[in-house]
Amino acid sequence: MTLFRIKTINAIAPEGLELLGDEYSVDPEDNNPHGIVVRSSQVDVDDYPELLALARAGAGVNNITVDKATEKGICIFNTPGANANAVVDLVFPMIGIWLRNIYQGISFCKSLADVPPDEVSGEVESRKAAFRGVEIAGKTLGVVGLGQIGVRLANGGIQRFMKVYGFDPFPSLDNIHKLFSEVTVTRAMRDTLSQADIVSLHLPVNEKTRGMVDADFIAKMKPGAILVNYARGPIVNEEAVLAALDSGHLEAFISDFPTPAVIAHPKTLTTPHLGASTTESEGNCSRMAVGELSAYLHYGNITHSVNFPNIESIPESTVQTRLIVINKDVPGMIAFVTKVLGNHGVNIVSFKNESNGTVGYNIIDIESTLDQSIVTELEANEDVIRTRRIILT
Ligand SMILES: NC(=O)C1=CN([C@@H]2O[C@H](COP(=O)(O)OP(=O)(O)OC[C@H]3O[C@@H](n4cnc5c(N)ncnc54)[C@H](O)[C@@H]3O)[C@@H](O)[C@H]2O)C=CC1
Ligand SMILES: O=C(O)C(=O)COP(=O)(O)O
Repeated sequence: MTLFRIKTINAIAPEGLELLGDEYSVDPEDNNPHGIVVRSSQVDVDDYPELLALARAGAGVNNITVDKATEKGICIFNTPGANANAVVDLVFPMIGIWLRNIYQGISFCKSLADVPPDEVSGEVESRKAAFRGVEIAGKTLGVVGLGQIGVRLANGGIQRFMKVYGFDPFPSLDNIHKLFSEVTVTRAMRDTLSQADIVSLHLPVNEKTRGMVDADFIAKMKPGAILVNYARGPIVNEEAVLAALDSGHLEAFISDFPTPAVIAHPKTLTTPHLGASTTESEGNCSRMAVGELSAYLHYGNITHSVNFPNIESIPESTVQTRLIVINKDVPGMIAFVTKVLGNHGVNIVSFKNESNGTVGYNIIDIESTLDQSIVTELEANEDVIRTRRIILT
C-alpha cells in the first residue's frame, strides 16, 4: 500500500530510489508529493500543497525556497560530503589543464590528423615547446571555505606538495579536525588571498556571499594568481573578474558556471556544472537523500536538515501514535503541548525536543490513538507551525 508519494526532479541515481519499499510511489510527474528528491532544479515549495520534506541530493540549497519551507513546516535536507570527492577530483585536473596547456596540446594533436604519418613525430617534437607549462607542486593554494569540499581540497594540495592556506569564518570543528596539520588556517581572508597562486572557492551562495569576489577581493590576491570557482556562479562578480583578466592581475579564471562573457574570454576554462557529476557521487547523494527522507516520513527523525534541528528517536514497540509538533522556537511550547495532552488524559511514553533557534521540533510517543480534536487544539496555538500524527504498526 502506498503511504508516501515521492517526486523526483532531475536525474536521481537509482541506487537510492531502489531503497524505497512498497509504501512509496516514485514518480517524476507527481504534482502533489509528500516528499521530493532534487538536484539543481529550482523548487518553490508553494507549488506542492502536501509537501512534508525535500531532500537535495547534493550540497547547495540555493535552488530551493528554504525560508518559505521553514514557515510552512517543510523539512529540507541536503547530503553533506556525498559529492565532495567528485568536486576535488575535478578541480585539481582543471588547474593542471591550465598550468600545463593541456587543452591547447590536445587541440594541436587533433590538428595533426591529416599530416602524413611519417611527419607527425617531427611536428610533435619541433612544436611541443609552445605548450610548456608549470607544475602544481610548489605552488601555493588558497582555499576559501573549509567545509566538506574545502578540507578535502586543502588536504589534496598538501598531497600534491603544494603550500596550502585556508580561510572560513564559521569553521565546523568536525571539518577543521580533518585538516592536515600542514595546512595554515588564517584568521582573516586577506591572509589566505595574499599568499596564494591559486585561490579556490568552496562556500555557499547566500545573501552575504553573492558578489563577494569583487574588485576588492581580487585586489587582495597576488598579481598573476588563478581564480577557481566550483562553488556557485553568483559568488563571483563577473565584470570584476573579466577586468582583472584583461589587466593581467588574474592569470586565469576556471569555473563550473559558464556564461557567454566568461566562455568568450581567452583566459578562462569552464565546465558545464560538472563538479558532482560522477557515478559514485550521484549514487552517494541519492542513497543519502533517500535515507534522510524516508527516516523523516516514516518516523519524523531528522539528520542533515538545513532548516530543522537534528533529532532522532526510536519508538518503543508499544507505541501506537507518534505525534510530531513543529513550532516557532519560543518559550513555553513544551509546557503547552504537555498540558494539552495531559488535560485529555493522554499518557506520554517519550517526549523528545530539539530546537535550532528558529524551529522547535517535538517527537511525542503515545501508546494509544490520538483524537483529531486534540491535534486541532494544538494547532490553534499561533506558534505551532505544523503537526503530524504518524501511526506506527
Ligand atoms: N560544482 C558543483 O557541482 C558543486 C558545487 N558545490 C558548491 O560548493 C559549496 C560548498 O560545498 P560543501 O563544502 O559541501 O559545503 P559545506 O557546507 O560543507 O562547506 C561550506 C563552508 O563554507 C563556509 N563559508 C560560509 N560563508 C563563507 C564565507 N563568507 N567565506 C568563506 N567560507 C564561508 C562555511 O562555514 C562552511 O564551512 C556548496 O554550497 C555548493 O554551492 C557543492 C557540490 C558540488
Ligand atoms: O551539490 C551541489 O551543490 C552541486 O552543485 C551539484 O549539483 P548537481 O547535483 O550536480 O546538479
